[in-house]
Amino acid sequence: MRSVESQPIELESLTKYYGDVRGVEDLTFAVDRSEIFGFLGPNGAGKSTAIRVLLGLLKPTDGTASLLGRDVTDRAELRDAKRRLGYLPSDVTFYDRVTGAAVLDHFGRLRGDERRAEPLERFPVPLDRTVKTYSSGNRQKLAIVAAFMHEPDLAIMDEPTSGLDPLVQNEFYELLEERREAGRTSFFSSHILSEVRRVCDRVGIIRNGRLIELDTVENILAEGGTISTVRLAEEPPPALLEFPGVARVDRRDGDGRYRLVLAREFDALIERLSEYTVLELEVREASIEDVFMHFYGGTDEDTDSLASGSDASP
Ligand SMILES: Nc1ncnc2c1ncn2[C@@H]1O[C@H](COP(=O)(O)OP(=O)(O)OP(=O)(O)O)[C@@H](O)[C@H]1O
Repeated sequence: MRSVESQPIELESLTKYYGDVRGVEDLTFAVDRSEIFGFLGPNGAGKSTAIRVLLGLLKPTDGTASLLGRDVTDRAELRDAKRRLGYLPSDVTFYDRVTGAAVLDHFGRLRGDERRAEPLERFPVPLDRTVKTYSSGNRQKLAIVAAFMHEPDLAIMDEPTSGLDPLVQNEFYELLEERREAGRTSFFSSHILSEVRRVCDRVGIIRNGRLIELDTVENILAEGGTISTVRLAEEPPPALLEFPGVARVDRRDGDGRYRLVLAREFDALIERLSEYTVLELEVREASIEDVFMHFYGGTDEDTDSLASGSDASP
């Protein structure tokens, strides 16, 4: 067992192979106390694998993983950590034939804690009906109540808002923000970039099992620059619109507009555009989708060069 200063989640060179199939490879990062940490990556990137290793459900092939300072491969330490852990799986399955109340009784007994009134007020479910009759949203809400009713120091969640309506999603984000205020840590995987933008302090992005980005949402967005969309009477080849400060230029198929990703240096843009007849011009901040698509698209070679570079930022 490590010292009390250990971070709530620590992964060191974590590698997990399923036979020859790579789950995650050489994953090293740590999540700070009271942080809301988003774990992102395309389908099959290895998010669930990392989460399942953290929960002790899979044995690492190599490297180490700890929760709340406890080694997850040591049964006694893992049991100890789990008392202060809330877990929300991606595929919520309960015994269907019991009522919601019975499910919460079960989890309450497991953790020796029954503080369910407050979470149930926020995420109400029909407690006296059997879980079989629940909608998928109600199942998810029941899972949230079960995961949070013992006010865990650390919550690990696999796509926690899937199936929730927007109001309930909002309630969930507020719960995470209150947990941060109280010094509790939240770690979750997500494909929903708007929620990452709204609640996450930092994100880690994995692809092909490797970490390719680790930074604050603010920094990642700041590096994303601005997006200019422009329509020109002359329709020049996109390469003619490139100048220092432009990260990329694309010409859209449908309407012939050009899309430029550029740093916030508008004089150069205006100078270049002055050579043409500008029919339309829009300049906006890069959205989180603009910025993050960079990490999702492209080829595996792109990813490998990103991962091996000294600076993995875009
Ligand atoms: N039980 C398993 N046996 C063999 N290969 C597996 C197993 N589970 C996952 N994999 C493989 O490991 C890799 C990582 O999968 P993982 O489910 O961890 O990705 P993910 O990031 O959670 O994806 P998603 O966003 O689709 O949930 C994939 O290539 C997947 O096919």
